[in-house]
Amino acid sequence: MKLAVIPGDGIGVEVTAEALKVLRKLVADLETTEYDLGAKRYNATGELLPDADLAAIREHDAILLGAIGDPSVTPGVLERGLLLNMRFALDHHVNLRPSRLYPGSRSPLAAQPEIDFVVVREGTEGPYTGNGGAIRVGTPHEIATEVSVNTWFGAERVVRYAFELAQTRRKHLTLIHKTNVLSNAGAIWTRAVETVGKDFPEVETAYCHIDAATIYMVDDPARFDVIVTDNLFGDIITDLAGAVTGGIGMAASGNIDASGTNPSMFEPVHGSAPDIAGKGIADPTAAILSTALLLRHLGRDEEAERVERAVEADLASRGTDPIVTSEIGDRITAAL
Ligand SMILES: NC(=O)C1=CN([C@@H]2O[C@H](COP(=O)(O)OP(=O)(O)OC[C@H]3O[C@@H](n4cnc5c(N)ncnc54)[C@H](O)[C@@H]3O)[C@@H](O)[C@H]2O)C=CC1
Ligand SMILES: CC(C)CC(=O)C(=O)O
Ligand SMILES: [Mg+2]
Repeated sequence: MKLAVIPGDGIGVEVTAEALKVLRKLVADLETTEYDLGAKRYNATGELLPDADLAAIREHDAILLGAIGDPSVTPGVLERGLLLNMRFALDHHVNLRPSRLYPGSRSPLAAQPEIDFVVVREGTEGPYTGNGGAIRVGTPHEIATEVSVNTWFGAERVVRYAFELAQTRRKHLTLIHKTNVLSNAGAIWTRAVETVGKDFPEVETAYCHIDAATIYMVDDPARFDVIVTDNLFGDIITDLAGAVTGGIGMAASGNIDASGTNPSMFEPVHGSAPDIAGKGIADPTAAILSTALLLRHLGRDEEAERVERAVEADLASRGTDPIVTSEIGDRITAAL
């Protein structure tokens, strides 16, 4: 298994080290190549994602990423110039973000009967494409735009992926959008669900606006099985999903090129957390669960299940002890 590793910034470095402990124990044929991308390299050389690095990264079976972003760099420079550019260049159109409330998790909703849903977030469009600009900057007449790009091609393919996923689960798909206001984009997403849904008659569909979805995710999360949504709404709702299932340090994700042309990239949902970076207290569970997604993506289901079982066992016995990043990684690795 040829794995490109991008620890990145802040706690990305700390949690990736723990995820690698797990993979090194599980995968006998693991070959890792680390890429120095992120704030340190940018501040030293001005480089974000050089063509040579991207070309080398393409040659791997998958990518393991920590997090990108640092207070020493203007907001957006690393996030757009490195992270989003990589997602776009590798056509990571499916951003897969499962949420499950494991027994023992520290969730404000721990009394809920079951929380187990997957957000299928579109990964290459929406307002994240960089389609916008600013004029008259610094004047009282400044105008800025961030245009949300929504294509039939882009919506149809993630909606189809979401239906296929729902077909293998509880056969329920919820579209989350804001069609009452964003009616042009909303029309594409609604029609994509109606059209693709004809090929999946067993899958029941539902719709909710993004604002109401934040209510249901807290007071009735069991209603969700598979959620499909655009890039921005999916970004926001999956931080909330992490919070209700035990904390953002539990939320794993896969940036997937469902065509299989490019390597997919697996990373925790969270960012570089400058507020706790360097303290050794970041929860590495999300990064470790991201390796389970990676393994399953590469057809290594048995190893993926071993990771999930080891995490489950650790959570069941974690109690309320303070989190120590390396101790959690060591315990999960030992439990594999
Ligand atoms: N995929 C990525 O690489 C992402 C990068 N970012 C970037 O990360 C930087 C910080 O962004 P924030 O908005 O602060 O989001 P963040 O996700 O880094 O942190 C939000 C809050 O969650 C906590 N947190 C995050 N991960 C945790 C973990 N594993 N264990 C325990 N607590 C955890 C942090 O301490 C903080 O209080 C920014 O530069 C941002 O652009 C943000 C989100 C995703
Ligand atoms: C920093 C953003 C580009 C990414 C993000 O917040 C996410 O993918 O969840
Ligand atoms: Mg996010």
